[in-house]
Amino acid sequence: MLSPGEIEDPQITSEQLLSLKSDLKIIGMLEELSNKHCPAPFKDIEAGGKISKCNDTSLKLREEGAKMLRQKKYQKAILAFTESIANAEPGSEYLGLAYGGRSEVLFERGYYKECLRDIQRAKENNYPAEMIGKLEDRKAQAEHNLPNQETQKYHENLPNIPNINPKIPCASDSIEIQSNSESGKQVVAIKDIPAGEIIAIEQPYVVAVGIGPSQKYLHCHECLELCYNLIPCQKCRTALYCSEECQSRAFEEYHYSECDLCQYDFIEQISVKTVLRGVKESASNGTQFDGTVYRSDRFEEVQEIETNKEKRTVREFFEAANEACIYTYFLKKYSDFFTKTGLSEERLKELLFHQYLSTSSSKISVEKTKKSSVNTEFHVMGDALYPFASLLKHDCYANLTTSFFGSSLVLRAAKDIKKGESCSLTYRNYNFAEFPKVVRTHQLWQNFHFNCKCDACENNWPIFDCLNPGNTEQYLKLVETVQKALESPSGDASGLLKTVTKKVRALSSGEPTKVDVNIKRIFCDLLKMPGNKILEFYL
Ligand SMILES: C[S@@+](CC[C@H](N)C(=O)[O-])C[C@H]1O[C@@H](n2cnc3c(N)ncnc32)[C@H](O)[C@@H]1O
Repeated sequence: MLSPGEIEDPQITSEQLLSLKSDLKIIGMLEELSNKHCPAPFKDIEAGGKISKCNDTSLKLREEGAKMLRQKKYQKAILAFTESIANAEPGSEYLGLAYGGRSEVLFERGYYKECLRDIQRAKENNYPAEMIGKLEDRKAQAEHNLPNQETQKYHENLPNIPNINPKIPCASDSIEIQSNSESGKQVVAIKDIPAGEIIAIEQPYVVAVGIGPSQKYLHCHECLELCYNLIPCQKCRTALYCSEECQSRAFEEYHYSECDLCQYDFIEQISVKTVLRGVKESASNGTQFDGTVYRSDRFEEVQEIETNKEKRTVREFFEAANEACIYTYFLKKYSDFFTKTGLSEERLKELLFHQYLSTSSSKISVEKTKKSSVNTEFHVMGDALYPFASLLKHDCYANLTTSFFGSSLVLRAAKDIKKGESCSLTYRNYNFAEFPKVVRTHQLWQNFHFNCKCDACENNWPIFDCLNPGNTEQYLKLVETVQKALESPSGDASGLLKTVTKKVRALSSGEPTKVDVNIKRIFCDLLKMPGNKILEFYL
């Protein structure tokens, strides 16, 4: 395990770096060191040149899409056609043809509304006149079938916060933000909160869709909604959106310069997006943080999130400095970011360095789930930065649970929370039942730089297999009830939730039994059910 000040590089220690007392000086020293060992560090990326949209690539992907469609591999076909759309040069018939191809897959799977939208886009984007007859036939059939389209809902409607906190608009009035010297800012219950109660519903400051094809070609890069007919950015082949509104919001907030980076094939990064949005916000003189209202849509709150600078290793400082320098270099050379914003290079480096360090320990994975019987499958669609949820402490047996509606985060009590208790999440799911204490301690220090003092750690709770069994008979009855309710098409979801909530509220504090852990897990999984669902496009 690495600790502060440990020598990793014979030439420098983190203590030496921290003694410089300014981020800019730390970045400067690391940059100097890096240049000595590796002059022109960005040469390779530059040598690759700008990776623009390319009709040849679009054509290959369209052919792949058509092949997948013939083989009835519909999900793969959608991914290939969407990538073909992203690569097609605007104004060329390749774009129209790629939309036309995707409209066929959508038609085959009964997505008539989306199919009709793609047919319209194909026509608006130079779809060859000699082939238009086929498209018109599909349009007529899709219009005919449209009233019978079955819609699978990706998630239910967002619930409401019971009593909005006047000082924290995304949270309920059952909590407040407090600060202490040991763990910094935290969220504390100021009332007793019953299991299941919503404590916050938060929109992210920014999101970054995952890099896998089924993440980036099926989800909006601005709001993470599932979308089978994404539209591309006009300039780069990376960003894709579910609607013109998301496209223009993204461009307004961060893509105005992120786009130039995407053209050098940099992946979309939360820390970079955050800084680009923050710079724009500051330039437009957004509302100032006056210490009374904590807002999730303001850069000042984002900048206050812990960076753990004094505990960082040389390697982490080096990574942050490298990110800051590389993005500053590319934005200076290949974009009009500095003329657009009036920011100095030094200030941008400072902002990127700071944001890289804080994002590494505060980003949250956005999930979708599928519940079948008592098990739940999880897929991650991307990461997001939530300024309020970022304040929550870690606990290896946390009292809050998350669910996602698109990229909106809903935080609920996972068990009864007493007035005065700290509200917590289990960071990266390092929970006591699955990971032995030695593993958790190591991972939490390495990733988040603190020593956990939660009940499970302080009292050495054993992992699941070694816990007391608890009332197994009662538990088996509950499992049967859950299974029946989930398997029946007319299952009473709210009745089931009420039953399980009662069980969770009856759990006692202290070391849980196997049954207790399982009841809490089933409860949290049920709370996720109205949120993002894993839908099988090809079924
Ligand atoms: C996502 S931030 C939480 C908000 C942070 N306390 C702040 O002031 O911005 C994560 C950081 O909070 C601190 N932290 C979180 N859980 C903790 C715990 N159980 N004990 C001590 N420190 C904790 C660690 O410094 C960790 O890297």
